[in-house]
Amino acid sequence: MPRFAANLSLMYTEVPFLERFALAAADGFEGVEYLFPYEYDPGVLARHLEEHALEQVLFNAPPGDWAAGERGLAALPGRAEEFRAGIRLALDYAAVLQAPRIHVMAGIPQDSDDLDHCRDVYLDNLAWAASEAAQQDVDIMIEPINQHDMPGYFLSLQDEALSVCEALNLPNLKVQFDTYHCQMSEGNVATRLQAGLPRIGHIQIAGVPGRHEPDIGELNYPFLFAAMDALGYIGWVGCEYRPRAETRAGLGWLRQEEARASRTSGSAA
Ligand SMILES: O=C(O)C(=O)[C@@H](O)CO
Ligand SMILES: [Mg+2]
Repeated sequence: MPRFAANLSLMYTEVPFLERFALAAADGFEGVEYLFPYEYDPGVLARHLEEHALEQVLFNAPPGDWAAGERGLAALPGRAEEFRAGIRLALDYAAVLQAPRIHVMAGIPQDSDDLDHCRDVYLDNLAWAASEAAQQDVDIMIEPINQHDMPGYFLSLQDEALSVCEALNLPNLKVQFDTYHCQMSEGNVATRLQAGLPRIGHIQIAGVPGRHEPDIGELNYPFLFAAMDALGYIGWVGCEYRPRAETRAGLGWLRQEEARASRTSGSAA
């Protein structure tokens, strides 16, 4: 069975952010991820992780001016200095939180931007970020995000993410494969997982449509979890979904997955 991490930006929103660590641990999660830690002192976050025996699995680098609609800087011309300052800050947090990976968002280029130039900027910035991150054993993640939810986002297809990783060929630059975005953009999720796996460093899940629990909907998660096992994926799976109601009440899918995994390991014994 994959190791599941609770995404504390989307789950447990029935309580304030710092209280979500305790609820996630009580529900059996051993890891957490969230979008942005920067409004909190990293020491406070580290204490919450320690108190609840949780691993910090992933968080995002600063995305630019989120409130103004920015969604990352990595592919945006003329923003390299701000990009680098953001990566340095994220790495400072990663050191305190002992986080092994950081998601670096590409951004939404302006209509006037030349997309070939944006790709060059993206490759330069990612190469710089990966080299800085390598010094503290951190992986840099890039994630294709669907155009319905984030119109104009620079990176939306799995093959594009793989081609960026292949072009740079750096051991700590990896793909964050979000099955929700993949299904929304292009489908063929299991095949794309298999094709991407050597370069996939993190997986995220949600039901489609609606981005709720991975239970009902277009994606057959019991099949996909078994496929992850069969493909030898040993990384984390982030639960990046918005619960339909109370978070705990929607965890039936996880209990079913635990039962599937224990049946499988029982039959293998
Ligand atoms: O939206 C997603 O999916 C993510 O993983 C975030 O990190 C970016 O918004
Ligand atoms: Mg995601």
